[in-house]
Amino acid sequence: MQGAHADDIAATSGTGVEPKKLARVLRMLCTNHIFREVSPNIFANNRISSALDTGKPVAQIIQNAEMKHDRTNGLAALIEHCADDDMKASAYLPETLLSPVMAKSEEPTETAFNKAFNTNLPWFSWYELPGNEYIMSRFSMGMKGIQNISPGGAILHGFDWKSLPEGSLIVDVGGGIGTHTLELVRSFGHLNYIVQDTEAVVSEDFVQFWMNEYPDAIASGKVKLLPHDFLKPQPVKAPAVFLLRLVIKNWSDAYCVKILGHLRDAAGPETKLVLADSIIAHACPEDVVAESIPGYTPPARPPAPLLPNKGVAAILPYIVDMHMLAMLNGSERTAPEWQTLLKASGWKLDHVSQIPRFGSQGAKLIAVPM
Ligand SMILES: C[S@@+](CC[C@H](N)C(=O)[O-])C[C@H]1O[C@@H](n2cnc3c(N)ncnc32)[C@H](O)[C@@H]1O
Repeated sequence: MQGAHADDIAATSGTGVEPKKLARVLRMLCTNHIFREVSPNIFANNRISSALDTGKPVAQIIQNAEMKHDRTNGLAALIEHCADDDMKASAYLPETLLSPVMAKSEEPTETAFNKAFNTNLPWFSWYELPGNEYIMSRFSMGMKGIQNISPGGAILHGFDWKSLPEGSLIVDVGGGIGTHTLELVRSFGHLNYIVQDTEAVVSEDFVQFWMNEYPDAIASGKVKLLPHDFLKPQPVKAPAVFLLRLVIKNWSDAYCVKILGHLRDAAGPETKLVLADSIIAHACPEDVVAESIPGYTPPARPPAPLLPNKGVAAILPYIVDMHMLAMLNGSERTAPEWQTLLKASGWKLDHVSQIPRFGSQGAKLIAVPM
């Protein structure tokens, strides 16, 4: 690979970046094996830097910057989102954690994000402000990027969907546009589904997604789309399953008790609560916990001096935990923390299912009404 001189990269980028400063940034990245400096001030892509590539010609991106991540695999969007919104917010964590006003807050409006972006709005509402269209669509594409780098099919395993009787109702609470319900309905067509999310999400795009992917599911009534704010009482009563995937981690304990409490109020005696979410381990041995939660197995302990939770080899949920803290006052949770939270919401943690090949994305917590 020939590479290009920093002067030329700067000139064609259309950004106005000063070439010598750009070369220094690229050199720092090269020093981390992201790009290669093939000869002085001449830089080339390598396998790692290629993840930053949208696959679009530079001229196209300059001409239509708003659409930079449209129809990509979402990986560049994810990296850009993390390096931008996330890192800016994270820089304000010390001031937030030590602030007399915010230190003990559980509100999604009193976070490092709120300090960094000088707003009183929760993170997702702030995205909806005029002028934030690019970063909002970048975030959505970034979520697609996460899906693309995660092993597929995790939602199908860890709960016995197959054995539910014909016509049983699954409610995907905070289900986004329903990508995981789509996976479920394709594999378990004997069940009925409702996908719930906010009015903003359950929009025309949402309907279009289903019309593109599986029009019969909507036409036959097998899948219904229902706007619903899960901080309000749940309108669907006594379904077979309330499913929440990657929802609870967005919220502080006080809000989770409210969300899960509404589901408990709407549950029937046979309703199961299925939480598809991460379970983080302590950085020390956890033998006592393992005995008290059916199905929970702490990570297989690697030999010392490696850490019992596998350290950086299993770092992703710990990074997400910091992200949740900075952006939303949300939290990843350990197995005992899950147990306590469910109990406080009127649910009993029945068992945990972990499937190692899906990593931190593969855990499910199955709870029943107390
Ligand atoms: C991290 S996403 C998870 C989406 C989906 N379950 C998945 O796994 O792809 C959290 C979802 O919660 C939804 N949400 C946030 N606040 C909500 C509320 N008050 N009522 C209903 N949905 C809400 C968001 O719109 C978003 O789709």
